[in-house]
Amino acid sequence: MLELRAVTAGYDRRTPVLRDVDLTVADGEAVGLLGPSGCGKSTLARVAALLHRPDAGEVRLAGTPVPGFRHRAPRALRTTVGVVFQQPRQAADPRLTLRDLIAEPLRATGRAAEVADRLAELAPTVGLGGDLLTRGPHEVSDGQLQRACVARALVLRPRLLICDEMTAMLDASTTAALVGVVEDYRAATGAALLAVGHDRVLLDRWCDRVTHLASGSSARA
Ligand SMILES: Nc1ncnc2c1ncn2[C@@H]1O[C@H](COP(=O)(O)OP(=O)(O)OP(=O)(O)O)[C@@H](O)[C@H]1O
Repeated sequence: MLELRAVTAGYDRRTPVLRDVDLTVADGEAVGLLGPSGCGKSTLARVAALLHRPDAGEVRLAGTPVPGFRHRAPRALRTTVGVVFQQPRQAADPRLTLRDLIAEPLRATGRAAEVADRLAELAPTVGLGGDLLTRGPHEVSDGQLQRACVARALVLRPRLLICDEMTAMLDASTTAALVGVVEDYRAATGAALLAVGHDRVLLDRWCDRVTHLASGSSARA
């Protein structure tokens, strides 16, 4: 489903964060990614989500070599991946209601006709009831906003879900609820998962295997 081969990436070509990293996530597989703070886990997640262009190496998604990143990534590949970040407030456009935040990927891909049905399905799945969908990000808690971000990541039914420390800011009950949402989605669709985190116990429970990204060095996973 996802293959990174000899990927070098960072923010300054002279001192890359990732050097010559290989990572494979098979179809339907759940892979956990652990590593010390600052070693580049989020950078790797952003490369895998086609949001950060590596300086060298190859990324293949669903068997296709990725020809470009960010706005240069082909739509068909972009819609294959759903991503949830650690900080929902940084990820969410503060001008949108939660409803529009979740629906935006459908509208952006010409599928606005599906918005009502998908929202009716996803809102209860992630536990967003009452008037929460009509509120803006500043009118809900971090946990409620992260629930909306998970619904947004699932709205296009991705074949690969990337969760970058999705539960780091959440309490135990919201963590359990959102991990359950992802597990149910994978059970129903066979989607693959790349879960980045610090919590070995959670990743061991959640994933088929857990791999380490070493600080400042190459990784093979
Ligand atoms: N936008 C950016 N511009 C410049 N440097 C960055 C940027 N984002 C991250 N970095 C740097 O790249 C390195 C790796 O950061 P990254 O967030 O990928 O690590 P991480 O393993 O996910 O860390 P953590 O576990 O603390 O979230 C760090 O030294 C960080 O300071």
